[in-house]
Amino acid sequence: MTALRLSAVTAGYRGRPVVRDVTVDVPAGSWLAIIGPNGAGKSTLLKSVAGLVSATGDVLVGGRSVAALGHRERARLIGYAPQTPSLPEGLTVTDYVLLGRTPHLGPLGREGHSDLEIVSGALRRLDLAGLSNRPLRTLSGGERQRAVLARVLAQQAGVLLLDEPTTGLDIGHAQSLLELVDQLRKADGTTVISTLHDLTLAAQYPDRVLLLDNGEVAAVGTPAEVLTADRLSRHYAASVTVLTAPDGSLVVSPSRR
Ligand SMILES: Nc1ncnc2c1ncn2[C@@H]1O[C@H](COP(=O)(O)OP(=O)(O)OP(=O)(O)O)[C@@H](O)[C@H]1O
Repeated sequence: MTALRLSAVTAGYRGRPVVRDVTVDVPAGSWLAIIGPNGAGKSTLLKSVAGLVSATGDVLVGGRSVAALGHRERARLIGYAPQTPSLPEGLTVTDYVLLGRTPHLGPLGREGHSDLEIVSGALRRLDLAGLSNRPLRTLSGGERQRAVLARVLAQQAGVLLLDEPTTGLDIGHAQSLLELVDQLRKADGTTVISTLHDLTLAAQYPDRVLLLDNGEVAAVGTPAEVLTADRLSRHYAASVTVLTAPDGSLVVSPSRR
């Protein structure tokens, strides 16, 4: 079980900060969703946790500073699925998902039986078993997105960073994916940070939501605390209503102006 702590994280590009002074704790086994309007800095914040953009402040994974971890060790602790990954198009789905095992392989870099089992488990869980021998370039957008998530699952890291994981997925595959992530955190104590544009999904799956606006934390708390019609209307310049479904879950619905 690995907890995350972000302490005064400021991150950006070429000396220009686009995320400023973010402090938040993500307990082991919990799920934090980062929401906010386009350009608010959600992906940049996720990349700073993955150690992929220069940042000041500190990101602690299991009490250790990410900045001090080597590449391989970091990859064993943190799995990161980018929003628009560049894929090695010629690889088959299986060979691509096997890349997720790289940080676990021995000095000869050869995968063993258990690595192949983990990969076929990840393919099954993402409904990709029937596509395992297909080259990535022949997949649809949603299938490619699922292949990226299968690679991250095969990595078996204690922390999952998922940038817009449901982009391009139909409603059924989006639900299956989010249920799967939820199972992982409940069964294995995986800690999850995801960005999400779909505010109804953000209301229903994560246990906490962080609203980022213009690079700064505008609110953080449970979905019910953060996702109020007033706050969303203000920060997204949108007109929304927050409804309660018959099962008690929240639904964020746009309303015509
Ligand atoms: N590589 C880069 N170099 C320079 N500026 C960048 C780079 N990547 C992102 N930015 C800028 O940083 C700001 C935050 O971008 P980021 O992608 O983190 O926002 P976001 O909240 O994830 O947006 P979206 O919802 O549109 O995906 C934007 O103004 C963007 O133009």
